[in-house]
Amino acid sequence: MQVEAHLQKIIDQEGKVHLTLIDPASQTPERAAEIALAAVKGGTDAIMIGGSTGASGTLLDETVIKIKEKVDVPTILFPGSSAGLSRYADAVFFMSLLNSRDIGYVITNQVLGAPLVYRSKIEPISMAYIIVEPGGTVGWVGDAKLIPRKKPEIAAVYALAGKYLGMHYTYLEAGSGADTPISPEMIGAVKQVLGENKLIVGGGIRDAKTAKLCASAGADMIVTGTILEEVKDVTAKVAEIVSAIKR
Ligand SMILES: CC(C)=CCC/C(C)=C/CC/C(C)=C/CC/C(C)=C/COP(=O)(O)OP(=O)(O)O
Ligand SMILES: O=P(O)(O)OC[C@@H](O)CO
Ligand SMILES: [Mg+2]
Repeated sequence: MQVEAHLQKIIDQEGKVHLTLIDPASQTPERAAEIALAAVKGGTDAIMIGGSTGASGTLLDETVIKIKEKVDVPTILFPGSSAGLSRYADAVFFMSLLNSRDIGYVITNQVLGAPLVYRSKIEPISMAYIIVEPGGTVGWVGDAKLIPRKKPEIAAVYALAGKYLGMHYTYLEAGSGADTPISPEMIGAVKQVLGENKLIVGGGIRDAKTAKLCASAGADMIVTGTILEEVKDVTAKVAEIVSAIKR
């Protein structure tokens, strides 16, 4: 499956993409697959699999395998390190954390992970990963020099540098479970310099209204993770968000 082409087609036809993030460390592989199936029933377009801590090894492999047994949408790895790769997934966000102070997150993990991607059928999707305040666990783990929430122009120049380096996607991250998601002003400023390059926004998006604000401001793809671990009716929550962002 050509995942990047598939997502582009959805953007062409439906305007926006919804991504469901599942953290293998948060539940059993069986439960992860149930959440994925419920999210697909609600209209999610792909399942992202990853976490900043503990998403590796057999637990990661089993989670990917169980999800693939239940759903037909693409599975995309969202690795916290080279250990966040699994040969069973369809694709990987092959990302560099551009605003990290730690060279490990800028290039070393990618070097260590590249051979596995080369030997497997995992499709790498190049991505600039940029962490904004408050940043959460991933901001701390990734040793990010957090972009101030109220400085859209700084996010924009990082995004531009990523685009000039050849990265197809840009991910503006506020941190998992953030109490304040990325602002519409920052999303707009980043999308303006990106042009046709794709913008993913995530962190603290919990409802249709916020998702719509982010999508209208210029996000091409909206990620939801934490809220789907919390609600009883995953299908209803995803459907609410999906219907708010798609045309
Ligand atoms: C491309 C390869 C092989 C590696 C990339 C390595 C990089 C750049 C990592 C960036 C820093 C990092 C730790 C990212 C983790 C991404 C992630 C899965 C975040 C969110 O996961 P959640 O599980 O929602 O959040 P918590 O882990 O905070 O619960
Ligand atoms: O868990 P939430 O807050 O939805 O954030 C999703 C994602 O942006 C985290 O990497
Ligand atoms: Mg987590």
